[in-house]
Amino acid sequence: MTALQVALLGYGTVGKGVYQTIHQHQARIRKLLGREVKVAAVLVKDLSKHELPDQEVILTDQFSDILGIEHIDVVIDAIVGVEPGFTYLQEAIKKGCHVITANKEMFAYHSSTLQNLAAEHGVTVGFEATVAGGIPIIQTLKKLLNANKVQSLQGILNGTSNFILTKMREEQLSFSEALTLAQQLGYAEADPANDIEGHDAFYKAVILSEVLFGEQPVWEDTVREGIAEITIDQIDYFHSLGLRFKHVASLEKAADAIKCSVKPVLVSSSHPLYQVENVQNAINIEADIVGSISLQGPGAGMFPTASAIIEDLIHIDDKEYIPCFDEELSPVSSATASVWVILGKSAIIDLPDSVSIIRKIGDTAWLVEATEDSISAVKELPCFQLLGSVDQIPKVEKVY
Ligand SMILES: NC(=O)C1=CN([C@@H]2O[C@H](COP(=O)(O)OP(=O)(O)OC[C@H]3O[C@@H](n4cnc5c(N)ncnc54)[C@H](OP(=O)(O)O)[C@@H]3O)[C@@H](O)[C@H]2O)C=CC1
Ligand SMILES: N[C@@H](CC=O)C(=O)O
Repeated sequence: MTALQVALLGYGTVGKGVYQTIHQHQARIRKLLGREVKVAAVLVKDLSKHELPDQEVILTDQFSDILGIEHIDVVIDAIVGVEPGFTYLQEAIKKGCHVITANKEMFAYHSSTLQNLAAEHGVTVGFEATVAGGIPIIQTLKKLLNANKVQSLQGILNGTSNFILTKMREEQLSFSEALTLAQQLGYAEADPANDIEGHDAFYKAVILSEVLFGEQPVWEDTVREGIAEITIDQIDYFHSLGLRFKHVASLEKAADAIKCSVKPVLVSSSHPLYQVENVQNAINIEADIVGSISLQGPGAGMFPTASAIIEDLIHIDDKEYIPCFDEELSPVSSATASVWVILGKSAIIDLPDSVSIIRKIGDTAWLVEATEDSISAVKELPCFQLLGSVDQIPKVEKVY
């Protein structure tokens, strides 16, 4: 049988990981696919930076050279930004190529267009690598949780921000030192503002929302807060109370809309996200038949991302179940109160009636109960949602 011909767009952290994985694991891949996989061409932006290990592979900075190759089965997108990736993948699909992408920003904007176009042309779109690096969350949701309806999801979806928060707490690195290290390790986006301001985690949540609910949250209604404002003093203070900062993305099917947020929260040791450290990502799913499931693994980097792409390659022709999004889910009530930690300097903090104080947990920290709407009225004090049980947090005063 002839080899499966692949064109690779991008030869950075992810592109190199895919290239090397295809070469290093050729025997295993051939066994699974029943044919060899050959990288026929690689597209880059700046030719002068690159040299490929195999001279027969075309290295080009022109996408027209890729389209000009007589037979390409699969185009793998590991470049940056919405364009030109979106245009390139549409061209590839129209030519009859399957496509696989790691480019979550592009896919968050254009997933339906690409998937509809692919269906018209009888090819498929793989996007496992767009969410949570090496964790096989997309294929799990699409192929292994079909009878279940997922009601909500909570996860650490950005490896860089989790890495930074861990290094600041464990090694007392400054924010910028930790970010530089994440960049050196190939975790961060070309523009790291995407990671630290929560855009990257938001794009991933959008992609998950389409898989889970068949639609996206309204982008403008999403709460998106980054981690750049968190100080090492806050990290240390909450650490002394047994709490860790995590940058958490949440999705919920509410009565009238999909609720989506990406924000720093405080997590106590009883919560599954507490021990998710460094570049690890984790996703907790609440589904109606199975209950609660957690998946954890490396959320960024060369080989975890290549792993997701290669798994898509192996499964490129798999049957897909038609999801039944129209079925009623019991909606999560938007009025549910949750627990928050407020940093307040004075002995007694002045809060609106809709926010009830549970107790003081440190010399400047208070535990309160409030809905998202009520807490947003407490503008002048730093406040963070708390995930997990409050039982382990030391009691410094009687119930207020
Ligand atoms: N790094 C990671 O851990 C993960 C990254 N991703 C996603 O994968 C994609 C690639 O990320 P990563 O490998 O880290 O990025 P890099 O910056 O390391 O590499 C990007 C590559 O794309 C090429 N490129 C960029 N723009 C163009 C263009 N307009 N035309 C042709 N080639 C272009 C660059 O070429 P040149 O080298 O010549 O500049 C480079 O080879 C991104 O969309 C990212 O969001 C997804 C999951 C994890
Ligand atoms: N920059 C991203 C890379 C993977 O998606 C991250 O840090 O998670």
